[in-house]
Amino acid sequence: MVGKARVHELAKELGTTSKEILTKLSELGEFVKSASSTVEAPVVRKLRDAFPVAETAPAKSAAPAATTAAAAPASVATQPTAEPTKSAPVAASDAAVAPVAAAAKPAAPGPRPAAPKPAAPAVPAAVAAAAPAPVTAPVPTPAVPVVPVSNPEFREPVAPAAASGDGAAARGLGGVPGAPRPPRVGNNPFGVGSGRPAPTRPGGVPGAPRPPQARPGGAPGAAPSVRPGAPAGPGGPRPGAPGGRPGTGAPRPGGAPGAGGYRGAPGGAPAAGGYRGNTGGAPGTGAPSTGGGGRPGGGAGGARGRGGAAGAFGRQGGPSRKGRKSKKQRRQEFDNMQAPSVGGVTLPRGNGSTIRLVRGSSLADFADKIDANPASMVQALFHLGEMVTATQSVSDDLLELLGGEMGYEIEIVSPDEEDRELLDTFDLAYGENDGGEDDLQIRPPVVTVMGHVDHGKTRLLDAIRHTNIMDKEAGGITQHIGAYQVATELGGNERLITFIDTPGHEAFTAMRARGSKSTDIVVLVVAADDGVMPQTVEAINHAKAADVPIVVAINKIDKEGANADKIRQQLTEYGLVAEEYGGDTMFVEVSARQRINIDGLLAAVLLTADAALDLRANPNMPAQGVAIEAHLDRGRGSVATVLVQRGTLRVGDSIVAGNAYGRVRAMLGDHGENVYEALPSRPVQVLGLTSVPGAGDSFLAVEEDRVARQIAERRQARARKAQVANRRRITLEDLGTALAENKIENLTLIIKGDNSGTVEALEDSLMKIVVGDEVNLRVVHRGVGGITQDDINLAATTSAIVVGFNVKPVRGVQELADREGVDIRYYTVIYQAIDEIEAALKGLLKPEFEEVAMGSAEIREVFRSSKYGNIAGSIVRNGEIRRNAKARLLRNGVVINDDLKIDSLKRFKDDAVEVREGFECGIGLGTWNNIEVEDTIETYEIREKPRV
Ligand SMILES: Nc1nc2c(ncn2[C@@H]2O[C@H](COP(=O)(O)OP(=O)(O)OP(=O)(O)O)[C@@H](O)[C@H]2O)c(=O)[nH]1
Repeated sequence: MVGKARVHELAKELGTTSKEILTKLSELGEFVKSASSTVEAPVVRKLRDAFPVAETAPAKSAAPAATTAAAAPASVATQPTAEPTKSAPVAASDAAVAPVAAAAKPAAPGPRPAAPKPAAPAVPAAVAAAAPAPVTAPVPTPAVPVVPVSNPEFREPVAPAAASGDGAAARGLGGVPGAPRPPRVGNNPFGVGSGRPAPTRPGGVPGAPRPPQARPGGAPGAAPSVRPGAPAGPGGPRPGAPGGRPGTGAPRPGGAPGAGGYRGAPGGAPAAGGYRGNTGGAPGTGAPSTGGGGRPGGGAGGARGRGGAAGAFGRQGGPSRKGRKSKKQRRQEFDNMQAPSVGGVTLPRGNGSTIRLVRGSSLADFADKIDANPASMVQALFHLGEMVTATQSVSDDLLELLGGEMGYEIEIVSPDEEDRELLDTFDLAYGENDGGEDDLQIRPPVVTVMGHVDHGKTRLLDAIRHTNIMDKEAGGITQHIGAYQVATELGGNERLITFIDTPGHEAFTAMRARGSKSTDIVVLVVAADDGVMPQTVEAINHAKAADVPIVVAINKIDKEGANADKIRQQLTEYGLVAEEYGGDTMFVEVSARQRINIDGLLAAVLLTADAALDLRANPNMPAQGVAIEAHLDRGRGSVATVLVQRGTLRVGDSIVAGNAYGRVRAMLGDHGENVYEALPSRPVQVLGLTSVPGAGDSFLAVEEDRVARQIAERRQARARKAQVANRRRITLEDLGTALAENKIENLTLIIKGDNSGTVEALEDSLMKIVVGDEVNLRVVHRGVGGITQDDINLAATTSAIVVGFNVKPVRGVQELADREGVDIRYYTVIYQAIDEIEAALKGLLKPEFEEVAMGSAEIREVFRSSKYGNIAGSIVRNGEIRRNAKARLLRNGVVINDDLKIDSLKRFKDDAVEVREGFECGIGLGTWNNIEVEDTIETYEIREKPRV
């Protein structure tokens, strides 16, 4: 039996009642609750030692004796076997007959007593009784005794064992009236993992003549037979003590053979002379011992019934095989031990292997890759403080955190890579020229104009194009990105240059960074009368990061105070050394307003391009490029300005640009003219896309509409995932405290604008607003076009404010917004939007409070009243004392109580609302009576502090 002994079992074993056992335990200082409570092995031992019933043991020791007899019949004779004979019948009726029989067998003259006997496995009492009787005949009777009598249930467990066949088999071995079962692997007593051999073998009868199997030790060893064996076993609880001791030298030797140790363990082990079946173990051989332990043949002891065998086979003579685990189970257990565990959840082991996950992957995606259970990963992440569902997109950080815990190297696939992989599935590649060197043709340089605010970028582009677009700008700031191509002459050849106009305000930084990527040359505009400014430096950094050469346009040289040399000097600090100074950067002095030296600037651009760049592209391939700007036009639908970088874009081509796709319905040039073919470096407006692409999105022409649609759809799905994944979240740890302190206040926004660049810029600027940690700003949706019913519905469900930039609600939507209580804010200037939202955010902040002193009074006399408590006869020293005001009491400058209230205020006998400085009054502080003369009562007010 595996497990701990229960009190009632011990009671039975020791032939007493549970109550007595409990009493004894309590005397022994062991607290055991009830009869069904389990008792630890050491306590069992103590109990056995302490309990008088243990005395029955000697009777059982007959078993060992008998056992020994098997090997040394002579000794048998000397044993007091007769003594317990009377109990034989009783024992016979016990299911544990096996052992009994076994015990008997040895003595029996016949060599193979039990084996053939088909005694009923189920062991009905009668049968059992009958069985042993004949077999045992002479000697053995003794062993049986003791326990069974008072423990009828005790045998019960055996029945199943026997019935199970295991027992039967064993019984066969042991020589018990064996089980009729045909042998099978599982029943092979030597086999690994067949269950419950124990009860059976007990019989282990000593002399059991089963030569081959009758592993000597095995015989006596009834031990394993947990319960059944115990009683039946020759040993009984403390059986072989006498005989065994000498033999094994073990403290409770007999126990060993005793097989009988109630639980097999205690007694058995030592006797075994080797717990693990060192059967023959030296001590064991102490044959002389007449006790079971002394089993010469070595068995010394098979501490347990199978002890000997176990030893012989190098296997632990442990408990019943039922508990044995298969190799697979053990391997699994081992693996599990090695596996990382987070919060008790066992996860697969990564061993440093790399897992590629797309940004915004869910735990289910991750689990899928490593063949794990998503639920475990959810649980693990929960223990790491994050609550996410299996299918929810998870941020990069969390994926890496969890991966790290599991020993995986997580590689988040960047959007670029991901897109490359996506296109690859359609056998497409973006960014590569088809064909070889011969297919490449020179293309115009693409130039981006950058610079600090008001240094003249727009004016310069205007000068270059001879047009004036400034007047149309709301708020005077460039808000739209346009691209234009101009022609100029250099060395007698007409050359084209493409200009992209990027805005100068910081809010457009992100877009400017993208601008750099699609740009060959940057024209850095620096006002000669101003010098290098923060955004000048930023522009330099962007250009450098994109490895784009810079041409410096020193503008406004017409202005008084213009100092071009100062600019040259300043810029050397940033690595831009003018050619005149021995560097390789071309500086051109211009006046955008007066259109001075514009040609010089264009020439410098071409010269720089020729000197530093290889500007060639293959025009004979499907077009590829980048979307520079896009907006929704009421009449024309989606209008995207794209820059063709490779190939030729034609009307009728199927294109996909970011998440948008469609067929090119028409193309317009920078003068509004129709274009039918756009070669590399040509910017054109494209009509026909189903939706509005984002600024900076790449586009490519594909063979079929279907492909374009599929790519767009997959990008849309990916964008949605990434958006969800990167949504600002609060961690579990923060959540508890933040909620408890009511600190969480979200400002949720939906941004709609007239073009994607503006929407992006606005969102970027808003996300940069710092109002403190208490406020969380979240943009749940952004898009191009009028405010729709869907936007309002989303706003209503997320309690969002809708920001409309240069857009209005479509028909009927304002009414819906009013009905739903959704606030729509309209803006036409970006600053206004930022300022107002910043203010709104500040309004959302929790008010801060401060204490304002109201007045103080000194106690001059204390009037004691049984009805009102102590009244402080005071004089107001400064300010005023008001009834119901918050108050504190100070004694010698030390605050005695900070949480008082002016409960009653009297001026002479009249109630007063307030008493001013210099006047006397009677003050009652409610139930607070600890007041003394010369104490000070201060009153104060808590007021909301205005934010600055
Ligand atoms: N005197 C003089 N003024 C100029 C020159 N170039 C631009 N300006 C003036 O400088 C101011 C700003 O010019 P913009 O072209 O709007 O400057 P910007 O860099 O595009 O400004 P943002 O669009 O706000 O980034 C305007 O009033 C222009 O008239 C110039 O060469 N000489």
